Amino acid sequence: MGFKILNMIGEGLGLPEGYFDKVSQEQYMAIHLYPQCPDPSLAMGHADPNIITFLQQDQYGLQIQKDGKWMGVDPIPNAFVVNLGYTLEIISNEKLKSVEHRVVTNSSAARTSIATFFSSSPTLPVENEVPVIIQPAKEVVTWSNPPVFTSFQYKDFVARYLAFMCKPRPRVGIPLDPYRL
Ligand SMILES: O=C(O)CCC(=O)C(=O)O
Ligand SMILES: [Fe+2]
Repeated sequence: MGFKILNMIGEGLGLPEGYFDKVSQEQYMAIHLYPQCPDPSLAMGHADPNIITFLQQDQYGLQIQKDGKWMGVDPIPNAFVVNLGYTLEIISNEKLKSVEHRVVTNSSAARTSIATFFSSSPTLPVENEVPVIIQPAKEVVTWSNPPVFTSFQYKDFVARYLAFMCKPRPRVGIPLDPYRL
Protein backbone atom coordinates (compact mmCIF):
# COMPACT_ATOMS: atom_id res chain seq x y z
CA MET A 1 0.00 0.00 0.00
CA GLY A 2 2.82 2.40 0.92
CA PHE A 3 4.65 1.92 -2.36
CA LYS A 4 1.38 2.29 -4.26
CA ILE A 5 0.68 5.63 -2.59
CA LEU A 6 4.29 6.72 -3.08
CA ASN A 7 4.07 5.92 -6.80
CA MET A 8 0.80 7.86 -7.05
CA ILE A 9 2.45 10.85 -5.37
CA GLY A 10 5.35 10.52 -7.81
CA GLU A 11 2.91 10.48 -10.73
CA GLY A 12 1.17 13.56 -9.33
CA LEU A 13 4.51 15.37 -9.16
CA GLY A 14 5.36 14.35 -12.74
CA LEU A 15 8.27 12.13 -11.68
CA PRO A 16 9.36 9.22 -13.87
CA GLU A 17 8.04 5.81 -12.87
CA GLY A 18 10.24 4.18 -10.25
CA TYR A 19 11.73 7.49 -9.04
CA PHE A 20 11.32 6.53 -5.40
CA ASP A 21 13.02 3.16 -5.95
CA LYS A 22 16.25 5.17 -6.36
CA VAL A 23 15.84 6.96 -3.03
CA SER A 24 13.77 4.64 -0.87
CA GLN A 25 14.90 1.16 -0.01
CA GLU A 26 13.84 1.02 3.59
CA GLN A 27 10.60 0.44 5.37
CA TYR A 28 10.54 0.18 9.12
CA MET A 29 8.02 0.17 11.86
CA ALA A 30 7.91 1.66 15.34
CA ILE A 31 5.39 0.74 18.00
CA HIS A 32 5.06 3.53 20.54
CA LEU A 33 3.64 3.19 24.02
CA TYR A 34 2.89 6.47 25.77
CA PRO A 35 2.27 5.75 29.45
CA GLN A 36 -0.16 7.87 31.43
CA CYS A 37 1.38 11.23 32.18
CA PRO A 38 -0.21 14.04 34.15
CA ASP A 39 1.60 16.87 32.30
CA PRO A 40 0.79 17.03 28.56
CA SER A 41 2.68 20.32 28.28
CA LEU A 42 5.93 18.33 28.17
CA ALA A 43 5.13 17.08 24.64
CA MET A 44 7.67 18.16 21.99
CA GLY A 45 7.01 18.52 18.27
CA HIS A 46 8.95 17.21 15.29
CA ALA A 47 8.55 16.50 11.59
CA ASP A 48 9.64 13.11 10.27
CA PRO A 49 12.94 13.00 8.33
CA ASN A 50 11.85 10.21 5.98
CA ILE A 51 9.66 10.30 2.86
CA ILE A 52 6.25 9.28 4.15
CA THR A 53 4.80 7.80 7.34
CA PHE A 54 1.63 5.77 7.89
CA LEU A 55 0.31 5.90 11.39
CA GLN A 56 -2.32 3.97 13.25
CA GLN A 57 -3.47 5.33 16.61
CA ASP A 58 -5.83 3.72 19.10
CA GLN A 59 -6.82 6.88 20.90
CA TYR A 60 -6.48 10.63 20.79
CA GLY A 61 -3.10 12.22 21.35
CA LEU A 62 -1.69 13.21 17.95
CA GLN A 63 -1.65 16.92 17.10
CA ILE A 64 -0.32 18.76 14.06
CA GLN A 65 0.79 22.33 13.79
CA LYS A 66 -1.20 24.58 11.47
CA ASP A 67 -0.77 28.34 11.24
CA GLY A 68 1.27 28.29 14.45
CA LYS A 69 -1.42 26.43 16.44
CA TRP A 70 -1.63 22.79 17.55
CA MET A 71 -4.67 20.96 16.15
CA GLY A 72 -5.87 17.51 17.23
CA VAL A 73 -6.07 14.59 14.79
CA ASP A 74 -8.87 12.32 15.94
CA PRO A 75 -8.36 8.59 15.44
CA ILE A 76 -10.65 7.12 12.75
CA PRO A 77 -11.26 3.36 13.04
CA ASN A 78 -9.54 1.33 10.30
CA ALA A 79 -7.82 4.41 8.87
CA PHE A 80 -4.19 5.53 8.77
CA VAL A 81 -2.85 9.02 9.27
CA VAL A 82 -0.44 9.79 6.40
CA ASN A 83 2.38 12.20 7.32
CA LEU A 84 4.75 13.65 4.75
CA GLY A 85 8.39 13.90 5.84
CA TYR A 86 11.26 16.27 5.10
CA THR A 87 12.64 14.09 2.30
CA LEU A 88 9.44 14.45 0.30
CA GLU A 89 9.38 18.18 0.96
CA ILE A 90 12.85 18.43 -0.61
CA ILE A 91 12.17 16.12 -3.57
CA SER A 92 8.95 18.04 -4.38
CA ASN A 93 10.79 21.37 -3.98
CA GLU A 94 8.29 22.35 -1.26
CA LYS A 95 5.22 21.54 -3.34
CA LEU A 96 4.44 19.01 -0.62
CA LYS A 97 5.19 20.12 2.92
CA SER A 98 6.21 18.04 5.89
CA VAL A 99 4.08 18.47 8.96
CA GLU A 100 5.22 19.34 12.47
CA HIS A 101 3.45 17.01 14.90
CA ARG A 102 3.51 15.92 18.52
CA VAL A 103 1.72 13.55 20.86
CA VAL A 104 0.11 14.91 23.99
CA THR A 105 -0.14 12.51 26.85
CA ASN A 106 -3.21 11.58 28.79
CA SER A 107 -3.35 11.51 32.57
CA SER A 108 -5.82 8.62 32.76
CA ALA A 109 -4.95 6.20 29.93
CA ALA A 110 -1.87 4.94 28.13
CA ARG A 111 -1.78 5.25 24.33
CA THR A 112 -0.32 2.95 21.68
CA SER A 113 0.46 3.87 18.08
CA ILE A 114 2.05 2.03 15.17
CA ALA A 115 4.08 4.04 12.67
CA THR A 116 5.41 2.65 9.37
CA PHE A 117 8.12 4.73 7.74
CA PHE A 118 9.16 4.72 4.09
CA SER A 119 12.63 6.10 4.13
CA SER A 120 15.78 6.75 2.20
CA SER A 121 18.89 4.95 3.29
CA PRO A 122 22.49 6.23 3.43
CA THR A 123 23.44 4.00 0.50
CA LEU A 124 21.63 1.74 -1.95
CA PRO A 125 22.82 -1.89 -1.78
CA VAL A 126 21.57 -2.60 -5.31
CA GLU A 127 23.72 0.26 -6.61
CA ASN A 128 27.00 -0.97 -5.06
CA GLU A 129 26.52 1.10 -1.92
CA VAL A 130 26.63 4.48 -3.67
CA PRO A 131 25.58 7.28 -1.32
CA VAL A 132 21.97 8.35 -1.75
CA ILE A 133 21.64 11.99 -2.83
CA ILE A 134 18.49 13.90 -1.94
CA GLN A 135 17.58 16.96 -4.00
CA PRO A 136 14.60 18.67 -5.63
CA ALA A 137 13.62 16.41 -8.54
CA LYS A 138 14.58 17.97 -11.87
CA GLU A 139 11.03 17.27 -13.11
CA VAL A 140 9.55 19.70 -10.55
CA VAL A 141 12.15 22.44 -10.98
CA THR A 142 11.54 25.09 -13.65
CA TRP A 143 12.78 28.62 -14.30
CA SER A 144 9.71 29.94 -12.47
CA ASN A 145 10.09 27.34 -9.71
CA PRO A 146 13.85 27.26 -9.04
CA PRO A 147 15.29 24.80 -6.50
CA VAL A 148 14.84 25.94 -2.92
CA PHE A 149 17.13 23.24 -1.51
CA THR A 150 20.66 22.18 -2.32
CA SER A 151 21.49 18.51 -2.99
CA PHE A 152 23.11 16.51 -0.23
CA GLN A 153 23.86 13.02 0.98
CA TYR A 154 21.01 11.49 2.97
CA LYS A 155 23.46 10.20 5.59
CA ASP A 156 24.64 13.75 6.25
CA PHE A 157 21.05 14.90 6.71
CA VAL A 158 20.20 12.08 9.13
CA ALA A 159 23.22 12.99 11.28
CA ARG A 160 22.13 16.64 11.36
CA TYR A 161 18.53 15.68 12.09
CA LEU A 162 19.51 13.52 15.06
CA ALA A 163 21.85 16.23 16.41
CA PHE A 164 19.02 18.77 16.10
CA MET A 165 16.56 16.51 17.93
CA CYS A 166 19.03 16.12 20.81
CA LYS A 167 19.38 19.90 21.27
CA PRO A 168 17.89 21.35 24.42
CA ARG A 169 14.72 23.43 24.11
CA PRO A 170 13.92 25.96 22.85
CA ARG A 171 15.27 24.81 19.48
CA VAL A 172 15.76 27.46 16.85
CA GLY A 173 14.87 26.74 13.19
CA ILE A 174 14.33 23.31 11.67
CA PRO A 175 16.77 20.62 10.44
CA LEU A 176 16.15 21.62 6.80
CA ASP A 177 17.58 25.11 7.29
CA PRO A 178 21.22 24.24 6.44
CA TYR A 179 20.09 22.90 3.03
CA ARG A 180 18.00 25.89 1.99
CA LEU A 181 19.31 27.90 -0.97
O1 LIG B 1 2.38 8.23 18.12
C1 LIG B 1 2.06 9.02 17.24
O2 LIG B 1 0.88 9.28 16.97
C2 LIG B 1 3.14 9.73 16.43
C3 LIG B 1 4.44 9.01 16.34
C4 LIG B 1 5.44 9.79 15.53
O3 LIG B 1 5.31 10.94 15.31
C5 LIG B 1 6.61 9.11 14.96
O4 LIG B 1 6.82 7.93 15.19
O5 LIG B 1 7.36 9.78 14.21
FE1 LIG C 1 6.65 11.59 13.76
